[in-house]
Amino acid sequence: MRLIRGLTNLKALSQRGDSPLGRGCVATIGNFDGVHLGHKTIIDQVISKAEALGVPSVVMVFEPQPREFFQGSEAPPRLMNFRQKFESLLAEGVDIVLCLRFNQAFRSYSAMGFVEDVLIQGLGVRHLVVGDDFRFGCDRAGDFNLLQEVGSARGFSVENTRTVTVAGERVSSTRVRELLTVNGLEQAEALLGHPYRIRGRVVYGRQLGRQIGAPTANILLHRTAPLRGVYVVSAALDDGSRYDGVANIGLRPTVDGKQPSLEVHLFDFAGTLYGQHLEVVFRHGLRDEEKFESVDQLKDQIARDFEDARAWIAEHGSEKSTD
Ligand SMILES: Cc1cc2nc3c(=O)[nH]c(=O)nc-3n(C[C@H](O)[C@H](O)[C@H](O)COP(=O)(O)O)c2cc1C
Ligand SMILES: Nc1ncnc2c1ncn2[C@@H]1O[C@H](COP(=O)(O)OP(=O)(O)O)[C@@H](O)[C@H]1O
Repeated sequence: MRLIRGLTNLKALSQRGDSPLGRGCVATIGNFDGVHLGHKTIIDQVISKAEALGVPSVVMVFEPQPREFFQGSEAPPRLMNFRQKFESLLAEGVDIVLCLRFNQAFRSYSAMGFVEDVLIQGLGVRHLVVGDDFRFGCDRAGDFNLLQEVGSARGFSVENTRTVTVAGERVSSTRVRELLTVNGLEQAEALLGHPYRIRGRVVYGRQLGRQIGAPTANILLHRTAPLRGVYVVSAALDDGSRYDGVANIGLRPTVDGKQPSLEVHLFDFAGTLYGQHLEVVFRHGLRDEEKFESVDQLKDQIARDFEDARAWIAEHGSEKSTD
């Protein structure tokens, strides 16, 4: 079992004799948007303690993320959707991801109710890793000290997360988002510990791309993305093969796009991609998205983008692996 979705399923699981959580677990709680270097350090803390205790490691996340619940469309753009987050957490070695729905009922949970129902009864937590500024429960009444007090009475320990800095800067999802917004792809990469990438499913577009000499796989974005513009990318298909390419991410003002979209043209590829999950790795920014007077002008610019991208790849090499 890699994913537990919702409190009901967690409770049902805890009643089962063969539950993977039968001997408890080591857990952490957070948004983990981006799975950056700070997150990776926390995950390593959780995994090493879990191995020492011989129990599974668990990362608890919320959907929507609490800020999205409170701020709706005003919330900052996400670095990744849930599926990509789940896959990234597993790739870091986490045993189980617990995803709880953050809704009206959940936000009203008292701090003690959350500890009792979720942490103790649901997860049987043996050790918990959270930041010392972690707040939870109705009106954010629960904090690190409360967890430690309850923990010592009820038999679990609580450990503070380590602060990770890169070049003197605290690594955070907010900082990564800011950097991506201002085209600081390389700095964002340093904080993430890997290149920025978006995974998503290829959907049907307006079939205009192939008419202008640039078929583009359209990847569904559920919310706005933290970056805009035209980029040199590499993209991995479901079968693991990887292609160089160019991507446009934004609103496509020339063709009156209203929905944010990510469109990728793969070099030296011919085939169908609809329905596949593409992982797009952003390697280098070429230019901002523009509104052109005509589709012909856009077409000419896209041809120049292709040349620029090929020239950049010739200089820097093809990306054969994402790590
Ligand atoms: C390399 C590249 C650069 C692009 N640049 C822009 C741009 O600056 N402005 C814009 O409105 N659309 C831009 N587009 C998006 C095109 O408008 C879009 O790909 C085209 O309308 C095809 O849409 P379809 O996939 O729905 O058929 C770009 C697309 C590519 C592949
Ligand atoms: N080199 C390529 N790069 C991207 N997609 C390609 C390529 N060759 C073929 N395709 C296919 O064509 C589709 C894109 O063509 P396009 O005319 O832009 O249609 P749509 O508007 O539906 O995206 C992709 O989803 C993919 O299935």
